[in-house]
Amino acid sequence: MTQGLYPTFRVLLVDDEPAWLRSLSMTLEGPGAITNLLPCSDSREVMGILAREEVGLVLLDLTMPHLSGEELLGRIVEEHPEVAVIIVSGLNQIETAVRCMRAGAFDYFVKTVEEDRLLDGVRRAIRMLELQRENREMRRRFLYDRLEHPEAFAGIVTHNKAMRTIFQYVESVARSSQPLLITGESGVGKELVARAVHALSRRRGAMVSVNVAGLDDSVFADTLFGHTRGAFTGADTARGGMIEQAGEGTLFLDEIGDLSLSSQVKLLRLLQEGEYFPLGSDKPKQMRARVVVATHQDLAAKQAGRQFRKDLYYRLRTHHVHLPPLRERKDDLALLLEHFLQEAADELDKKKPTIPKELPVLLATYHFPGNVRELKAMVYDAMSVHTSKILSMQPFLSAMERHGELPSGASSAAAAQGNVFAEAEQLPTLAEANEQLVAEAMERAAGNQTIAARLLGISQPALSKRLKHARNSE
Ligand SMILES: Nc1ncnc2c1ncn2[C@@H]1O[C@H](COP(=O)(O)OP(=O)(O)OP(=O)(O)O)[C@@H](O)[C@H]1O
Repeated sequence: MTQGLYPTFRVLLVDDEPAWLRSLSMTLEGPGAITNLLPCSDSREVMGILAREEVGLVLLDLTMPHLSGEELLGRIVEEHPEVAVIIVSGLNQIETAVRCMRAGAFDYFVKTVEEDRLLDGVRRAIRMLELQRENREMRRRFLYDRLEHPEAFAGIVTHNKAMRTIFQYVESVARSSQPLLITGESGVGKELVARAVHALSRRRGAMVSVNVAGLDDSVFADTLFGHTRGAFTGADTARGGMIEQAGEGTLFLDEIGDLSLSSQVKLLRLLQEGEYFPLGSDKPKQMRARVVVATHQDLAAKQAGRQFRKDLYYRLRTHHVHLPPLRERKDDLALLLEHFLQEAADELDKKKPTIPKELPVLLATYHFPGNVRELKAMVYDAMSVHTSKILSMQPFLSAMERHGELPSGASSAAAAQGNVFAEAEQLPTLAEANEQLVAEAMERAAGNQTIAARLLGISQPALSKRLKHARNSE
């Protein structure tokens, strides 16, 4: 099912005056872009509608024939506590407002209130209801450890537990209209997750991606908002921006951590007001797309250093997904290796070679600063020069050495664990410790000296010398 309606639940408008219902609908649909409306002019029908339809919010008049608004409010609160009620009444009486709020109304407006304030109140209620629903949904998914739409994640190869938990969270928030922030190091799969979010959102429009790094403020505004004819020198024709292209879909802003401070103000206003002005135009346009942003930067640190606006930061991280780097999910290495090898073999029209059993061990010693993208590039490189039946480890070793990285294996693991001798009653001698360490590294490297040397943080010839020395002294 596709849907272009917002919010996902129905908003029931109850008033005995059809003219008021029409004008309220126009306000909500027009400037408010709140489109999932259900008008009702007979108070007697309200409880039946609530039993039948998936209503989340009711905008309720107070003075009506048959059943009064206050009476209805009491029944709704009792029988449908998950439904929020906003009173929109002709009565400007403090006592009535207080009574309604005490009885459980979410908010109270008089009909003469300015349109903007009413819309703000309705948006606030929708946001609260969406968050409540997401919470319920998340609890349910985590409790049953279930993915409802695993097909949406088919492009993300993993069997890591942390990634699965992230997928469950993504399923719970994918249909929200609130922004989603995706963080994680470069090449970790942020764009893939954004695509999964879009697929799960069931939104009608497209997913439009914009890399905002390096865009100066006017290019940013032009890219997103578009312009009218003659808006600036060279604007010979009017052009819609990316927001328009996304329609009711997803606007994906990549590298958001690099957005200039002046563009941050524009983005904040867009998110707060849901509308924008194409350059050269004084007529606002509604944004109907959902905003998803990604960055490899630490936005919290940037915010603390005043390079990123605090208000925008909090707005963007209403929902937040952080993807762990590849070195923290080494259980995915073998699976990804297989996957990219098959993919590269198909693309290069070669037979998939056998993977030497030492290769995953070697890869596990590496830090992968470029994450999955780097692994993919390594595999494609290796496949492009590969000729024999067994995949050569040399291109992988060369790629790691090009990064000039010293082994991340034994030394960093020990450092992470603190003092490895802390538990030992008696210290081994230096010679014993040396011998045990070398034996353990050779064991972990499945007998491969190059890998064992990387694990120990020494060169392969140095390890070979130690092994020879150990053998001679036996
Ligand atoms: N789990 C995965 N399974 C399969 N391919 C993956 C996976 N993670 C990443 N990739 C591949 O790695 C490359 C980088 O992924 P992606 O562009 O999503 O990363 P990113 O985090 O958005 O990177 P950047 O911060 O540089 O924009 C892509 O080719 C993507 O297909």
